[in-house]
Amino acid sequence: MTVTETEVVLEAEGLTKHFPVRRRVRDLLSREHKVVHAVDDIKLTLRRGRVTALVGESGSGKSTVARLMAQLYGRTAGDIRLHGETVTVRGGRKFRAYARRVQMIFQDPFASLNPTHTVRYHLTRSLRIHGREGDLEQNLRNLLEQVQLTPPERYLDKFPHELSGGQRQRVSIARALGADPEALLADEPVSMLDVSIRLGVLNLLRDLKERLNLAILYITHDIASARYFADETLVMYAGRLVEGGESETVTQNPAHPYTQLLIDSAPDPDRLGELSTPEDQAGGEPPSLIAPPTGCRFHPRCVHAMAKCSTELPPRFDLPVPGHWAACWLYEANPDRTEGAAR
Ligand SMILES: Nc1ncnc2c1ncn2[C@@H]1O[C@H](COP(=O)(O)OP(=O)(O)OP(=O)(O)O)[C@@H](O)[C@H]1O
Repeated sequence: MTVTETEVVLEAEGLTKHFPVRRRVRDLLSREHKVVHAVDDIKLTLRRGRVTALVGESGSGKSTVARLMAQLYGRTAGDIRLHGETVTVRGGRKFRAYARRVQMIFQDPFASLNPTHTVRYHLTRSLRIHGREGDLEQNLRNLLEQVQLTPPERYLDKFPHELSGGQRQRVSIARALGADPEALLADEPVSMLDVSIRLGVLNLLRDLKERLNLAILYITHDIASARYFADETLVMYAGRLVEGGESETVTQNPAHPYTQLLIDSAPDPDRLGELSTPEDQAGGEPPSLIAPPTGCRFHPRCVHAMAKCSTELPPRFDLPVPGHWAACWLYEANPDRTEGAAR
């Protein structure tokens, strides 16, 4: 199935988030208001039954994108559309209505579950908030079965500290499913888990995507896992998207020099259990987002940088494989360069 074939659930266009920098006393008289350019002009589309990976190193703005899409942060500019309708919510009833359809899963399942409450409490609360209590006992069982915590009775009255990291993340996923959402925003859902259980949780998410026809945003610093798990992959660098397309194409035939750097420094995808840490990845330093480089933000680290790269922001250039694009001046005149020529 190609990128364009299934129904669009959630999309962002021109999505931008600048965080104000707290001013020091000596700056108070200055007129300058510094900001962190965390996310700039992001365009992404989540479709039913598809996983879209957002890949980039630490600090590139991935979590901020997820929080914007979840409406946990207000945006500086841009549009977020749910089934084509612009949505802007800040708390209250509107937020609940949105959260019923778009749920987020966080990186640290220990921090996101309240240690003083049982699994039963967490899941009951989710079902109640979203008006899906119905036959409560049956629904609780169904949720645990959906995340393969069986038999459910063994888990319902456990506290978070009585569960393994993988089981806790499954409970977090079950809690998200309590809303019966259409989209899941998963922010590094396996990076805090033991390597031996990461694949199991990714396989569960894939299974849920297929059975419940969910649209999933999968945020990760690990491009090898994106190839394994995601249908589409978007690569983010210093707050901007630099490449996108079907995961197989982006990971097997990367066009942007930054994607190539990520892949060259990633572990072998066949050894998914050994996912690297963000610190292991990519040579050189990411730039300051308070004063990001002009032109292409990657140019100070890029071995192919040309004069124009430091002054002009590259637009998206379409590449030979349908749906594959790169925001890189190397492809301005010659999209066929993807055949390894930029390496
Ligand atoms: N609330 C905030 N106030 C100010 N700056 C912020 C805030 N949240 C994030 N930032 C900055 O925005 C940039 C992007 O951060 P973000 O957490 O989105 O990146 P990330 O790619 O998810 O990184 P990681 O993988 O380490 O979580 C960083 O420079 C970060 O310091």
